Amino acid sequence: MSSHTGSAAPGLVLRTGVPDTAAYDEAVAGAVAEGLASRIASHDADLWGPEAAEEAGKRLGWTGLATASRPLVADIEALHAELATQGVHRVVLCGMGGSSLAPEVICEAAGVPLDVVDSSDPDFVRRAAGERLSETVVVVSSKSGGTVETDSQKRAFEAAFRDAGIDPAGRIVVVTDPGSPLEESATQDGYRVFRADPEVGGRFSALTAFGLVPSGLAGADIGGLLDEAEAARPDLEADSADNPGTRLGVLMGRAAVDGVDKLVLADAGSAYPGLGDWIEQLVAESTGKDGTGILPVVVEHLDAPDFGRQATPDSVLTAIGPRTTFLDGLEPPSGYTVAVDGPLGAQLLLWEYATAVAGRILGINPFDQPDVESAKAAAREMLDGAGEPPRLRFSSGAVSVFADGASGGDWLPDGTDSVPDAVSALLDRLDPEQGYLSVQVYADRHRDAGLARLRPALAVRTGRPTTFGWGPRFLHSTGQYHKGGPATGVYLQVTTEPEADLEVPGRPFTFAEFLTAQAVGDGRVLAGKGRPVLRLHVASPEHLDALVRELV
Ligand SMILES: O=P(O)(O)OC[C@H]1O[C@H](O)[C@H](O)[C@@H](O)[C@@H]1O
Repeated sequence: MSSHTGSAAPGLVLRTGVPDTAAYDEAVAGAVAEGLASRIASHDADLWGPEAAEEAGKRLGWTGLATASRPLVADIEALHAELATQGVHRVVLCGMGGSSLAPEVICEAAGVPLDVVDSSDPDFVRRAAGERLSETVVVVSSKSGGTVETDSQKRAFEAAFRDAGIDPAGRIVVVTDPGSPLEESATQDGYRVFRADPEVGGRFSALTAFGLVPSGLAGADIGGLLDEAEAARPDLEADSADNPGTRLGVLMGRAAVDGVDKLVLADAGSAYPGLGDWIEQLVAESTGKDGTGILPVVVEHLDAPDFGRQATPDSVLTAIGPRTTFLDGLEPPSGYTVAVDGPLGAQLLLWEYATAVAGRILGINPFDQPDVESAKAAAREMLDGAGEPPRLRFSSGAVSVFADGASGGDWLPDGTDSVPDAVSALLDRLDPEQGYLSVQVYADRHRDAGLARLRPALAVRTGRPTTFGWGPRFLHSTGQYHKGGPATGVYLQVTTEPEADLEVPGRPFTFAEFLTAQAVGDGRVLAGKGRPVLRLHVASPEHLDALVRELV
C-alpha cells in the first residue's frame, strides 16, 4: 500500500492510499490523457456512452455554478433582510433528497439553524408545523414539482398557517424548475418562486437555488460558499495528475471495479459531519444502477468498528475533515484509504467531479435514477388498495413480523416465533464477501434518534457493511442503489404507529397511511428482486427502545 498527498486547489487536501500504486497511477494518467476533467467542465455529453448522452447533455450545468449562481445571492439576501424586518427568523425546508441534503450541510457548516422536514412521519410533520409559526418561513423545494412527500408537507404547512391566521402567501417560498407543476400552482397562489437551473440534476444542485435559497434565508454566507467553489475550479478542471477530482474519482471507480465497492465515510473533525449524508446521495444515486455501483456507508466516527478493526476487504475507508493523518499506520484489508479536507464549497464540487469520473469508469449514466420510480409506483399501488397486503408471519409482544422476498419470504423458517430469531435468519442470508445490511427505520428521526444505535451494533455482529437510513429520506438516496445496484443487500425495516395520525389536506390519505405505503411498497420492490426483507412493525413508538435493546 502507498499513499499520496496533494492538491494545488486552495485549501483542498486529498490523501489517498491504494494497494497497487503503479496501477492507480496508470489509471490516473489514462484519465488525464483523455482529458476527462476538462471534457466534463466543457460539458462533453458523450463521456458516459451513447445511451447516456441525451441525459448528460442537459445535466452538466453544475460545473459552472460558482459563477452562474452569483446573481442569486443578492436576491436571497434581500429576502432574508425583508423577512427579518417582519420578525421571521425560523426557516423550515420541505424537500427530499437532492432538494434538502445540501442546504442541511451548508447550514450545519455555517452554524445556522435550518429545520429540515424530509419526512412523511405524522408526528414529525405535526410537530414541525406546530412550532413558532408566527416567525416561520417555509421553503418548499422540488425540482420536478411532483414529489408526494414534499407536496404533502406543503399542504400541512399551508393548513397550519391558515389555522394560525397567517396568509401562506407571505410565508411560503418555492424553489423549483421552470415549467414544473409546482411553479404553476405556486405562481397562482401568489408564492415567491425561485426558478432553478434546469440543466442541473437534483443531487448536483447544491450550488443552485436549491442549495442557496434555504441556506441564505437561514443566514449562511452563500456568497462565501460560491467563492470557495470558484477557487477550486481551476484545479478541478485541469487535466493533471494532481487534479483531486480526477484522483478521487479514479480511486472510487477502480476500487469498485476490483470489488472494493463500499465507500465507508467517517467524519474526521470537520465542522459539518452531515456532508456524509450528502455524499451518500450523490454517490449512491449516481452509481447504483445496472447491477453495479458504489455503496456509501456513513459511520458515526473514526472509531466506528467498521472503520478500524472490523473494516471489510470490500471497503474504501474515507475520512472527511482535518484529521487527515488518520491514514498513518492504518492498513485496512483492502488497502484503499482516502482523506479529504477543505472548505465546504470546494468539497461539494470535488465530490461531484469525482462521482462523474467514477461513473465513467463504471460505465453507467451518473445522471439518472431509473429505479427510484419503482418504489414510488409500489407505494401508490398500496395507497390505492391495489397491492397485495403484507404477509404477517407472527407477532411477539408489541412487534408484528412481516417477511418478504426470495420465494415469498421462505428464507424465514416456518415456526420462527421470536424477533431475535427472525433477525438472525435475515442476517444468515448475508453474503460474507459482498453482502451488506441496510437498516431502514420509518419513524420520527428526532424523537426516535436512539434507533441509530442499531447500525454499529449490527455492523459488529455481522462483520459486514451496514447502512442506516430514515424512511422515506433514504429512498431518495441509497434507495436507488438498493434496487439498481448489485443484488447483495439484506433489508431490515422498522415501522411503527404514530402517537397521532395527521390528515394530508386535500388528499385521500393520511401521513401514516402514506408512510406505511412507502415502507411496504419499497419492501415489495426489493422482494421482487429476490432480496430478503424483514419488517418489524412496532405497536407504538414507546416500544421502539425495547426493540433496540432486544437487538443490540
Ligand atoms: O426535487 P424533487 O423533484 O422533489 O426530487 C427529490 C428527489 O426525488 C427522487 O428521489 C430523486 O431520485 C432524487 O434525485 C431527488 O432529489
